[in-house]
Amino acid sequence: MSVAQIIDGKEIAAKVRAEVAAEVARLQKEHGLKPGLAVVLVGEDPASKVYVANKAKQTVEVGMNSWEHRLPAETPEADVLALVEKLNNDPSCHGILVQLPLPKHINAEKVLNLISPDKDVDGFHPVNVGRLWVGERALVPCTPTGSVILAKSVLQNLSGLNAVVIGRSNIVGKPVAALLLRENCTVTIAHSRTKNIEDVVRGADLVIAAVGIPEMVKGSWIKPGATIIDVGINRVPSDNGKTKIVGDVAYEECAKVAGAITPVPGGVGPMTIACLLRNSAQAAAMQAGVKSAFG
Ligand SMILES: Nc1nc2c(c(=O)[nH]1)N[C@@H](CN(C=O)c1ccc(C(=O)N[C@@H](CCC(=O)O)C(=O)O)cc1)CN2
Repeated sequence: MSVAQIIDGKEIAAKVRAEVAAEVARLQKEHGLKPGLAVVLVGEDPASKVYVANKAKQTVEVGMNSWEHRLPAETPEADVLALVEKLNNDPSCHGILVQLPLPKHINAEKVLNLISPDKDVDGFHPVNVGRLWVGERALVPCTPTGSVILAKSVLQNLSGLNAVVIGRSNIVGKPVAALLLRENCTVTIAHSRTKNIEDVVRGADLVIAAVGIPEMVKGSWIKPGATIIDVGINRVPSDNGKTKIVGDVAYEECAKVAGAITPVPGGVGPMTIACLLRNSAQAAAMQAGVKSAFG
């Protein structure tokens, strides 16, 4: 019985952060430019609070300016929009991230679409979505970028591979499909209406699972030797009465068939913040009109 190589997202994220730190030092030395990232959190979602705190800490660690805007859950939509507008007009702030999910009374699309495309370090603005699909220089969503970096860490060249993306969200499924197409993969997007999804996945050399259903992808769906990137972060009850985090992939059984697999936690998750820092350095360089190490 073969056992898959485990793709260590923590280790690879640390390498990306080191590259960002080097790029930030270069921008400062050669152009007197210090990139800055503002993160906006509305409400008290416990997981979001941890993610935002980690973002701020890691932003400072790579040498960038960091601003945290924590607003109460009942903040009116107009106040959030006014804050985004203020950050759009602040030249020292090169990246703006509004943490999701937002409270229900706030229209997330309206808020995200107000962020200046050049400061949209999440890559969610329709202008960046369009730029990605037509192959122009864009700010690209962080989790998809991180997923492709992890796939390339074991496969090097993705050209010609059959890639199956499970999930069609705007945040992961669609952008990761665009990135894989750019890498010359043959890309299939499978979703809740896909017929015989097991057979579709069985044809994949590379599986990206981003569906949000705990352990949906089974070992019998996997082509022997395939690479699996598990984007899911699902909290489920554990035996000790608490909760634990599992991915969209049934890890133990898939690891017996796959060639390489990301764990959850410790796979794609850490790459999300590392790629956010990368995008922030890229945004600063783009706004200053100077060369960027990251596209
Ligand atoms: N504006 C955005 N909001 C959200 C995004 C995003 O990319 N932009 N993604 C997620 C949350 N997120 C970052 O914001 C994020 C999620 C998970 C991790 C991570 O490192 N996960 C760990 C496990 C953490 C845990 O124990 O809870 C792992 O997988 O190892 C980092 C960032 C939704 N909102």
